[in-house]
Amino acid sequence: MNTILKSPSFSLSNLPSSFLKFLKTSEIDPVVYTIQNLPRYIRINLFQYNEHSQLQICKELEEQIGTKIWPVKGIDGFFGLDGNCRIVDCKAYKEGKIFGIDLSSGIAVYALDIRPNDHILDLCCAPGAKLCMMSDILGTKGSGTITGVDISRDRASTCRSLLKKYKISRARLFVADGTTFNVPAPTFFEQIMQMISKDDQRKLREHYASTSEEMAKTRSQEKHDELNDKSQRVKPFWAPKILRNDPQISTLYPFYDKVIVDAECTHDGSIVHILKYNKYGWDKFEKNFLNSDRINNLWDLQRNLLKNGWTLLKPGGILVYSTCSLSHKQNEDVIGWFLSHYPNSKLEPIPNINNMTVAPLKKSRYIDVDISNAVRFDPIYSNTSGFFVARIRKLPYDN
Ligand SMILES: C[S@@+](CC[C@H](N)C(=O)[O-])C[C@H]1O[C@@H](n2cnc3c(N)ncnc32)[C@H](O)[C@@H]1O
Repeated sequence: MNTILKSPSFSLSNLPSSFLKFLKTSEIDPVVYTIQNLPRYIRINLFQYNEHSQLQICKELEEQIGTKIWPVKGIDGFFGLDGNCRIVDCKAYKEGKIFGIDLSSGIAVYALDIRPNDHILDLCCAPGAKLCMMSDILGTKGSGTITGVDISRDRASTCRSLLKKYKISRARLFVADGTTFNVPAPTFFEQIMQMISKDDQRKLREHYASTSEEMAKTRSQEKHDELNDKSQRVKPFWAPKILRNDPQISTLYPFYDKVIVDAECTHDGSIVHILKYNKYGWDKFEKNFLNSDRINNLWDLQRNLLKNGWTLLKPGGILVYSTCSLSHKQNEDVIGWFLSHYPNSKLEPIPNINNMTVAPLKKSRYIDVDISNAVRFDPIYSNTSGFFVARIRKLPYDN
């Protein structure tokens, strides 16, 4: 079976003027939409399949799609294939052995440096490709869990189907606004406190009392007792048995070890997705993504998602911010703003990119802030979708 599709004919003049205007103000070169032969990527679940089985899966897949697939150097579990191939009809896809995910998204997940005991919060989780990959890396040998949050019930339903398909047993889903979500990680603050010195415990308490007033207000000791009352718990949209009855005990500080904010954005970097509107009609794209209310609110939304993710992150933990936009306002400016407002934040290098060429960063409005550790991917430089990733470490307390 050969599943190579014909791509619809496309030229830059097909793009609507509102989109070209958006590209111009965002300093995005429209040429990215004309790149030919951009590969697509898949990931094989490494936790479930050893090296031998992976090779077997690749061989079967090659036979079905009728074209070569190749391992991506230095990025475990990733394979590239012809960008026009359809994988949904393939046996390995139907059986849940592989899933489609762009390499750039994979880099964002690897930037979380997931360990078996991590409690991970994914504040914009649907449809769930990154969540699937996180679950695969987390495995089931430690005590780690994933908490996925999405504001859209429809998209959360798609995510739930993925969790079922890929038999993910350590993740729970909430339909909620990620800017205000405050369900604690399924773990206890006391455990973290035991790991640090008395002096650090005091500093930490002081730090949180001053920087997370809102949190302290809503998560007081009285609230702790209140939340132990089952009726006060936030009901997950979906959770496996082991997580469904988590008591959501509100220790004063409900930390997660890792947080990913794969923020809602204008999606302009998802080249394949954008080009589909050539077929669906650009008016739909303008309505869905380019109306001015939506764009103006996006910047606030992205900052507020970051703020809340930061509040819920454990000191010493890692927050990854990513978007599939190429617009500097949604990327460099957001990170510049964040680093200039949170003195206990430190931008760290993105791991696993030594074998890749990345696109140059754009200038941030916050010129005094060094954002050089953030990374941009685009079809021209990195042979991937357009994507932005920043990895921020939360220093134990304000210095
Ligand atoms: C870029 S997509 C996330 C993709 C996802 N991380 C993945 O890997 O499949 C952004 C998601 O953010 C969700 N979203 C938008 N506003 C939100 C909010 N205030 N709180 C939580 N999720 C939100 C959207 O419904 C959408 O599913």
